[in-house]
Amino acid sequence: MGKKNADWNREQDRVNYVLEEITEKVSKLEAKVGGIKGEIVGLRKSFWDDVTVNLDEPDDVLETFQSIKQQSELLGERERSHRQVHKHIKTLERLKYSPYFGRFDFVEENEENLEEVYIGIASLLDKNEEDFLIYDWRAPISSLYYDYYPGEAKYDTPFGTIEGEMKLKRQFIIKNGTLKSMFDTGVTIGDEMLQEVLGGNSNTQMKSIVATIQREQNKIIRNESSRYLLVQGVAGSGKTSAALQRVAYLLYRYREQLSSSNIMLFSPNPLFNSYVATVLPELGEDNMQQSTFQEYVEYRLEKYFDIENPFEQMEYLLTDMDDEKYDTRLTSITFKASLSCKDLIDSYVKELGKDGLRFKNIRFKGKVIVSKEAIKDHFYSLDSAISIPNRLTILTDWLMKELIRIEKKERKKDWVIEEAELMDQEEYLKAFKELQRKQQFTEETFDDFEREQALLAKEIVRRYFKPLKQAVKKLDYLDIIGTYQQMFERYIDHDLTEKWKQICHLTIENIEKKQLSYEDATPFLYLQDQIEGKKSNTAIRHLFIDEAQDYSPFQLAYFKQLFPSSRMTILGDYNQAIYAHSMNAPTLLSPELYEAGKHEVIQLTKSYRSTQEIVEFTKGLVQGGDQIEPFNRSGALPTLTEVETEESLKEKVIERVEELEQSGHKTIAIICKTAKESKEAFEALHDRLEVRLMDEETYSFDKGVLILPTYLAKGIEFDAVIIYNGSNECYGREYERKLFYTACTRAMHELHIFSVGDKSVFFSGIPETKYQVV
Ligand SMILES: Nc1ncnc2c1ncn2[C@@H]1O[C@H](COP(=O)(O)OP(=O)(O)OP(=O)(O)O)[C@@H](O)[C@H]1O
Repeated sequence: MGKKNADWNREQDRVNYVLEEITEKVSKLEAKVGGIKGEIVGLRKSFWDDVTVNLDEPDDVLETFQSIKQQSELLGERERSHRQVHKHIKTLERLKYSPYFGRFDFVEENEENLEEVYIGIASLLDKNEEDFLIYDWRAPISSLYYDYYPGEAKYDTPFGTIEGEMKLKRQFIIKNGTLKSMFDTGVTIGDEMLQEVLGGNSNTQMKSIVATIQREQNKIIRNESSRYLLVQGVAGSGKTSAALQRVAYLLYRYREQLSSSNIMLFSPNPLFNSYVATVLPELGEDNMQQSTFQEYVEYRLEKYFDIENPFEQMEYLLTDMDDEKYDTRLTSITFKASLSCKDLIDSYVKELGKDGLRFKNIRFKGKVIVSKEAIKDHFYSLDSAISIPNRLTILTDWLMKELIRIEKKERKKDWVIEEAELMDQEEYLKAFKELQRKQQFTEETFDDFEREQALLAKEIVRRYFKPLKQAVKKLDYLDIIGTYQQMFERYIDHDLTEKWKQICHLTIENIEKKQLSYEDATPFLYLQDQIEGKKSNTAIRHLFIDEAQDYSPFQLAYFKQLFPSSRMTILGDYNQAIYAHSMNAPTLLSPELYEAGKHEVIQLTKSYRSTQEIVEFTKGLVQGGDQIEPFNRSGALPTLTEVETEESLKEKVIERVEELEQSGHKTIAIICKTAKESKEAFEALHDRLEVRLMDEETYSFDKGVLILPTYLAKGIEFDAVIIYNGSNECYGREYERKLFYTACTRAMHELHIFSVGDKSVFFSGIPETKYQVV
């Protein structure tokens, strides 16, 4: 805490002055908003007065159309500017609460003039629109604040590099317009502010880190040179934080070309989505698009399958070790994540160009009207030099013509006549209106009985054929499921990986049951897209993939196809790779998956989330842990409590939770290995503790005591973490090491591990001085 001296008073005076300026700006803008609002209301009211409506003659229709268009454009333009001014006011109001968080003084090389640069979440000009009272943290000059301590410093601008000397660097905490603390940063120190921020309670929503962005994080945020930016960062090093600040940065830097709809974030689960959803609005920006891979898979394949999600896959791998198909499943998962699987599909698709594509019969009223053989024959009669998707377009045209031909024949059939007779009044009128709409005849001619019957028949059959035609346009006549299954039938005698035969049998068995395992999702989508034509989303210009260690090389190849015009920021930690396919295999974080010269790797080794004691403990759990550097913030040693029975586990956990609550911790997570164990823990505890069980359907969380499996805790943090059962029975297999590490690294201030029976073998890498046995 800085001393209340002359400097302090001067800074508070400046804050007051800036606040006055803001207040004045706000009232000017409010007057403007009022004006625009009045105009909008007026425009809406008089919308139809100023529109000439005349539909008698084609020329009049055109004029009417033009005049409506003109009016609505005017309205739209006013509404847009209303929204903009409104947004501006909101930002100013945020500034009013806390106008800035940093200052530095800078003298440019060969210049006399010293500039005092104040940095906040948005820029503010003075009354005369000449000088910056506040610089946006994303402005080129602001990077000095994050990259340098007092001394020589330089920054890049679109017009070149500017060099100079930083004379002073100061940090502020301003709340509600009042200066709360102020720190001057020397050449080596500068962590007081960070100490203060990190020492606080965790939050159920992620916070922005603009005031304390670290130099290495700033590199990620402002990187503009690479197509693929890979970030390998240890647990709690600020990967997610940096990613979100980077979104805000890009929206500012490219504000003319880029909007929030051009940016997309893939995150590990819906809970995480809501956890990060407030960061950008807090910075005055709109949120990017957010999704999970699973949501995309469901959107595409829900109509075909009962789809397994990644958590169900993991639950199976962690709990069903005795299943006879377990090992087959494990190798299947590994294979289907690899680029070898992609190669297999590529060569299969080549073969399909010549033969083997499967089709479905087109049926009408239970009868086959175009057989799958006929469809297939037609498809393979087309020039094989034409790609499969293009041949399908030609095939679709042919099928549409066939359907029209059959539809015409159908009109004379008995069922149509019967149906026309049975039509009730209401339906009859509807059909009549529909015919009239199409201007096929005028009211007078409808009295002509025969003609009326013929037209009704036409309408009845048209209605029946409509869904058929729609299905054909959507390529529903392709048997994509059969074609996928056939790949495993056709290649069953090849020897593509360990247990290949069994993998083929297992896949065929599942597909026949209309079940899609999580590991089959990417291969299936990929095959479908090679056949039907590549789907691509060119609107997305920046794709962010968080927890990237969970994705496979095959998924990356798929993403590249899906987002062809997108740059990618890929963030993760190989020590938290908890999915089976990533065991001893490359993940999205492996640089060799990217074209040379197009990617850049940034490493983050400092952990900000947890206390030094927790980091010193957790680093012993993983390979290469000695690289992990704790941030200098002290707390209690992690504890280990070994108990004999479930009953005493329950008692000890309750005791600990109560203690934690008393010492003021707001979010306390009891982390279990699986959903199964979480349920058991909940059953054991809920009578005596107010606890909430979280599952994959949980989309947000509140403060309190939470029970959840590790894979849902990914990316999130809590004041205190209790590992419900860190025994060797639970965490004994190598495969479970990273799961254990991920769970322990969720803790900010306290970590307590319980164990029924012997503790996990993973403790063997941790010196006994790093934890306390209780
Ligand atoms: N520069 C910073 N200033 C303030 N807080 C920071 C900074 N960097 C990181 N933090 C804090 O550290 C915690 C961890 O950050 P974040 O969740 O972004 O890390 P991560 O690398 O994505 O973690 P993990 O891989 O373990 O999920 C958060 O509470 C975040 O606010």
